[in-house]
Amino acid sequence: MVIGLIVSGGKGLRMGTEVPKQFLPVHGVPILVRTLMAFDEVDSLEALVLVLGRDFIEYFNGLGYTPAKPLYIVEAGEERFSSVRNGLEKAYELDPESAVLIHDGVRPLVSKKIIEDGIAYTRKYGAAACSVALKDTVKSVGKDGFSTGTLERNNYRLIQTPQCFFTKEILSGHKRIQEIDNQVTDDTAVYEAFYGSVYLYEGSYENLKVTTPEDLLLAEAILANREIESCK
Ligand SMILES: Nc1ccn([C@@H]2O[C@H](COP(=O)(O)OP(=O)(O)OP(=O)(O)O)[C@@H](O)[C@H]2O)c(=O)n1
Ligand SMILES: C[C@](O)(CO)[C@H](O)COP(=O)(O)O
Repeated sequence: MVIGLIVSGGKGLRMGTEVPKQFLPVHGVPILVRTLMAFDEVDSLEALVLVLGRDFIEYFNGLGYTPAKPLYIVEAGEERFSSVRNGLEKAYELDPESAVLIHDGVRPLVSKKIIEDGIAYTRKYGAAACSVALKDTVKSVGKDGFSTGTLERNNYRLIQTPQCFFTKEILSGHKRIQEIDNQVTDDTAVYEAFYGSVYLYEGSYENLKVTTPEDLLLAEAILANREIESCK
């Protein structure tokens, strides 16, 4: 079984809106609904696990969106890390042999190809995450704000989601990593700590994470452009 795990239990503090950003409309449809619709379109995914803050489960149900695939709602934790862990427990309960695609609920522009590639590369390499090349120069910086050097940017990638694994491995990693490191910002770091490298395949600059207000403007523009292109 292949399961999509959508984490959407954050508070959206950097966006600063009253309603958490995952529920804001982008081009007329709530961000989280767009994300779920993208996953619902992928035939080889058999179930969706959605992680939501306890206070927003009813709110989500009130949106009136029901995917065609079975959807299991799980309560969020305080941090993204614990929300993922709660979702992984559910995925393992559904099928201990499953593969899981962990995705931010606030990356609504993810394409079908990116999701399908994640599944294919996980089957081939055991773990995969989509990524993009850096466009700007990258510098290290000291506490005083002065630069301390320039990094070779071709040696780096920006990591997006989905990040894809076999559920039992990444769940076991999650259980063990808290003992050694609670600074992890994503699940590839959990995998690397115990199992080795993750295959980094091509994502897309359009697969942006809606984090701050200008990301919303960009997402609006991309969707408006997609609409124009589809009418041509
Ligand atoms: N306790 C948390 C925190 C985050 N997330 C999810 O993880 C994804 C990426 O997190 P981020 O963009 O940091 O979202 P927020 O935590 O909501 O934002 P902020 O840090 O600005 O408060 C989002 O889909 C968010 O809903 C989650 O499921 N549970
Ligand atoms: C998982 C992630 O989206 C990969 O780029 C990112 O690390 C999430 O970071 P955040 O600080 O929780 O938004």
